[in-house]
Amino acid sequence: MSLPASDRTKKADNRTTMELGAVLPETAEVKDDHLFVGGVDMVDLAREQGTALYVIDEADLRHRMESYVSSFRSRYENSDVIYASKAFLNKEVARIANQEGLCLDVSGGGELACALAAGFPADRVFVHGNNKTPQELREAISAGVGRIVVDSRIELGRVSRIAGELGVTQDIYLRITPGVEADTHEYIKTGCEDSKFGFTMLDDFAFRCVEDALAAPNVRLAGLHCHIGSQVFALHSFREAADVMVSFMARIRDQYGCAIEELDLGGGLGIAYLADDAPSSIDEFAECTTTAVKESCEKYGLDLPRLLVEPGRSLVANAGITLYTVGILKTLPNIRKYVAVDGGMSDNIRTALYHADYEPTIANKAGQARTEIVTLCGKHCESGDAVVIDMPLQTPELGDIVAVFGTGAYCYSMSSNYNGQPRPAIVFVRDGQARVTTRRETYEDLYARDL
Ligand SMILES: Cc1ncc(COP(=O)(O)O)c(C=O)c1O
Ligand SMILES: N[C@@H](CCCC[NH3+])C(=O)O
Repeated sequence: MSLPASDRTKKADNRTTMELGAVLPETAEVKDDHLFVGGVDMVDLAREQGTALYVIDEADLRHRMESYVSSFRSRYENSDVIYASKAFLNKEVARIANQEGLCLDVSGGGELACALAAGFPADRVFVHGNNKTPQELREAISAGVGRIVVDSRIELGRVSRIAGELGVTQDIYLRITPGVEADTHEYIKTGCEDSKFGFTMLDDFAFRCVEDALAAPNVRLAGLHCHIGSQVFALHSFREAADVMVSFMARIRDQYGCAIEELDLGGGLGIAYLADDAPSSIDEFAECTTTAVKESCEKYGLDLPRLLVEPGRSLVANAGITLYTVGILKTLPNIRKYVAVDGGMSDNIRTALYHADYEPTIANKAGQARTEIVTLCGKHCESGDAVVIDMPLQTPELGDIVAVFGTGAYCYSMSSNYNGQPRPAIVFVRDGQARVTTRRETYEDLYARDL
């Protein structure tokens, strides 16, 4: 695979780093032409820690967490925010989510183990996945997780059996496919009918499975869940999903005489990857979803359920940046200029997977306008290995430190050791201090499991 042909219509812009707006972490500033985040000089940090390096602006992350909780609670008292740890998980972020009063969504045994090792209370953990293994279910139920989000009829049977063997009653949700089309990349739509996730509403399948869940021993049907997709800009899709779910709850009440007490509307709020992106704010998302749930409950005569949302990207993506060092420059006349950095698809697979776009800057020239269009390619042996395709940058030179914004979500969590690349360290910065929260992998780590 090679990259899409260079977009010759793209123009370098006169924007300096600080004019990139919402893609920047909250504490970004430029002093003496250097990029600072959390009061720390990114050029010094790159020299001390080496590159590639993931950096998280802790104040930014904490503010988004606080803002999610307060935006929901101020409008809807009985609500909770669940951090979708698939976006980015290490022990430190689990500790911070706990301190900020969030619940945690884990997608399997590995994320659960990390959360528990960080001291995250099991009863505030929600377990997701379309094929949790019996072993993972056993681990989760034994740990005392708050809710298991059951994704299929087969899994309902498994949870019921394992909970029985362990002598407990497990609270569950059923994940429903609401049939709502979200306006996002094909690969990250999950609410439409043709999806591997959840119980389809087609042929009343989901409705009939509710009866099974109510009758199943050792489980309590605590609520319903849906998740329409990720990086969604159009809020009306969330409103539609909320209405579908509340009307489904009303049907359950009418048919089975039982009140579904909790409604989890998933995550999916989009973020700015480009300076010109204009996603909805956390506050607008909260206003839209809480109003939709209240109006639908009123329409169908239902008491307000406990309301949950499960954001990942919109909590952490813009708090994170990745630092790289420029190692090679190649100009192909009339084709493109390649700037090769010391990472690539191993630390950010999103560009290869979704042709994702990012805004880069040179951290040691951050006050200057970005006057060239370049492609930041990685160091891996794939032609499609790029971090940024055809984007404005200051004139690059060997040894420059490039910062790519908006990489806090789905980069570290989807990273690999392709070509024997050790994973970068993760550094949290705050108030002028940098602390390594995950150390860089070593070569020994790469073969430590080999026998
Ligand atoms: C079940 C579930 N919940 C929450 C999320 C988090 O989504 P996002 O990071 O878009 O907020 C995802 C990922 O799309 C998901 O699959
Ligand atoms: N990994 C995807 C999103 C999938 C979200 C998880 N269901 C991304 O990077 O955008």
